[in-house]
Amino acid sequence: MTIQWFPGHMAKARREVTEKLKLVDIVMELVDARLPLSSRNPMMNEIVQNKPRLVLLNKADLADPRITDQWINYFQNQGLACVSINALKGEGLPKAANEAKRLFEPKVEAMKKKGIRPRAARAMILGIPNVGKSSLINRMAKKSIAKTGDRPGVTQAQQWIKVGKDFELLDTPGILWPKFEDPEVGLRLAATGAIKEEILDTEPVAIFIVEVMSKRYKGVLESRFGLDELPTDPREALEAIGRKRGFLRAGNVVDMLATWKLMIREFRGGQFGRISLESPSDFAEDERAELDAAPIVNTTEE
Ligand SMILES: Nc1nc2c(ncn2[C@@H]2O[C@H](COP(=O)(O)OP(=O)(O)OP(=O)(O)O)[C@@H](O)[C@H]2O)c(=O)[nH]1
Repeated sequence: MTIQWFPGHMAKARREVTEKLKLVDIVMELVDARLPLSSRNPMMNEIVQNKPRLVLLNKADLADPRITDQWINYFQNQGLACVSINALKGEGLPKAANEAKRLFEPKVEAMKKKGIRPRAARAMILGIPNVGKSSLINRMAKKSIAKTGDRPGVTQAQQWIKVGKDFELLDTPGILWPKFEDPEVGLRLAATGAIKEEILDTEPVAIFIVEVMSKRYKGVLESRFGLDELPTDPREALEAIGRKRGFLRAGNVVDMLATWKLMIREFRGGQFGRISLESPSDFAEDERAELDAAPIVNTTEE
């Protein structure tokens, strides 16, 4: 699903998230492991505030494991709990549940002190479109013995998925917008399919993929497409790839549109291996700060 975000949508999304936040103890912030800062909502810190938060680097199966480890360190150094997961296969989920439990520990202690029997920790998933929120909820729901809302006599607007005996997950995620005003972020999101390339153009997305591959994953495109040497100019590289694949039109001209689409399709399909589009060292300190917590903008207008 690709949402075109306008100020009214953003204000509504923020309101809905703020309402859900009141119901939970823990926020599970879902980001894409291949681009953790670009796939983050720019106002996440401000919206979530002091609520205990667990950053989940999803789609870790598609990301470069070496760089994913760097991201885990990066978030942990910020004092945030962070686990890499694969929501489709459930990898990393026991660890994520343990971390969530750990974050809830102070509240359990407080309840005990007051003589109250500790209840299960309540969590919600929060993230931009397409990061895998539904996949994660479905995966957790499959594992759960019962949806708590299914109990006879239980009528409530929010449904909770019981995961284990001391963890409950809100069955609808919070959806927030990405940091789409930054063209570089837009390209990264488009490359992964988080925003449709019709919104951007196909050509810059394909060029961006070639640039990333040439910079960080040298040799992968050469061996994938059987090229002796990839031209350094990305446009020429794409032309060479199209020619090699036989995407030719009348007059021996390379069909560039078909080539751009091929590049995007193969990248998204994981044909180039496990690729990360950004690493902590790609960002200057101030840029990181901006992506982590952007200044407040007025989202109250409809
Ligand atoms: N390889 C891989 N694909 C995943 C993973 N998690 C989700 N996906 C895929 O990512 C795409 C988006 O997943 P969804 O669960 O629909 O994402 P969402 O965040 O709920 O998306 P919206 O409904 O748009 O907000 C789907 O094609 C999933 O199959 C993962 O861990 N690994």
